[in-house]
Amino acid sequence: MSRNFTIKVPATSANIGPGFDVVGLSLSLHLTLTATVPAASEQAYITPAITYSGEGADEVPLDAYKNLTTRVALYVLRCNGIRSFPSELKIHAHNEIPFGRGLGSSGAAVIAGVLLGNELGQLKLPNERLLDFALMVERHPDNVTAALIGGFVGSYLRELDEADTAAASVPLSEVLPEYPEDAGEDWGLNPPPPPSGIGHYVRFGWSEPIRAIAIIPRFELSTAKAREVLPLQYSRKDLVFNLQRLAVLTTALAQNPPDPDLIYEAMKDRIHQPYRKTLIPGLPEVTRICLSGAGPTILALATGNFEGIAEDARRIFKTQGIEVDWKVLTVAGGSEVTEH
Ligand SMILES: Nc1ncnc2c1ncn2[C@@H]1O[C@H](COP(=O)(O)OP(=O)(O)OP(=O)(O)O)[C@@H](O)[C@H]1O
Ligand SMILES: N[C@@H](CCO)C(=O)O
Repeated sequence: MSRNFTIKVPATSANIGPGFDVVGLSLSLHLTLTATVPAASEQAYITPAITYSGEGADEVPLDAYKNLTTRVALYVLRCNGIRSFPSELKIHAHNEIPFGRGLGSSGAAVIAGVLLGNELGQLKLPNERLLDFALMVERHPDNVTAALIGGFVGSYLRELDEADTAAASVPLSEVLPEYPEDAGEDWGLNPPPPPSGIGHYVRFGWSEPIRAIAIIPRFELSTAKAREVLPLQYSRKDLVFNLQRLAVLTTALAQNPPDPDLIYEAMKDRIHQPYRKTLIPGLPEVTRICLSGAGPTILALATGNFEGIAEDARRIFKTQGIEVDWKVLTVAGGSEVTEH
């Protein structure tokens, strides 16, 4: 008998001001995979057929050895002794998360891949282990952890011993190799497995009336590029500035009713936003609100006047010649896998 299942993974906004590489918030836009695994057959192996709709449809590779989600799934399978996808696997992906805008599209694709590998191999891995696989691909924990667990989540990378540090630091090109055109089933069979327990996390409370207004410029900014502009060292003053605010923010965002003045001050940042300003025209004028992930999307947390806030930001961006779209998002639950 064939198996059918759906994997639904939320968008995420990382950092939320001062929590650079530490906090993430899952949001109500989703990447949804629908998979069909035919019953085993004696026929020759047939590679997966991928179809795709929604955001990124014109650029995402549909070859299972090139697509980020299926490459991650193959990594999970191979680390667990399963050499290939099931023959004649069919996957449809529908994506609502815009690429390269700071809404965790790559984190969602990676978590979808980890969950796909877990389902295809019927591995029943616990969340902690799923996260290990995701962290071998996306090495800051904020987006992937919030995408998997859901809600407002804080995470850190555990201090590993020497051997595990080396295992967790292998180049991404070994974890997810570039499969050559003629890659057969036997190519790249033994990828480096993740050490156990790379990341730890905790879910904070979230004040129900707070919504996230995502103001999304119509241009992409890759996370890699937005990380290149950051310094390697910070002053004690700037670190303390962020630590003080982050400590307050994680509780302030759970209080009911929320205190807007406290939250406004606690969302200020000196670790990443000041350095990324030059990459996002219009941002200096709108930093009353925070950068979502690596940008260029900005996020305003509010309990009302959503349209007024978004239209103000739109006007500011327009003076810089930047068109934006905006959405009022709620905090989403974590990733879900449903068998049909
Ligand atoms: N559903 C998907 N399927 C395949 N590849 C994807 C998918 N979503 C994202 N990607 C890949 O991830 C890239 C975007 O990743 P990037 O880390 O630059 O931005 P982001 O994840 O959208 O933003 P941020 O990390 O700041 O929240 C895309 O250009 C694409 O290569
Ligand atoms: N913490 C990450 C999130 C983006 O993936 C950054 O700001 O670069």
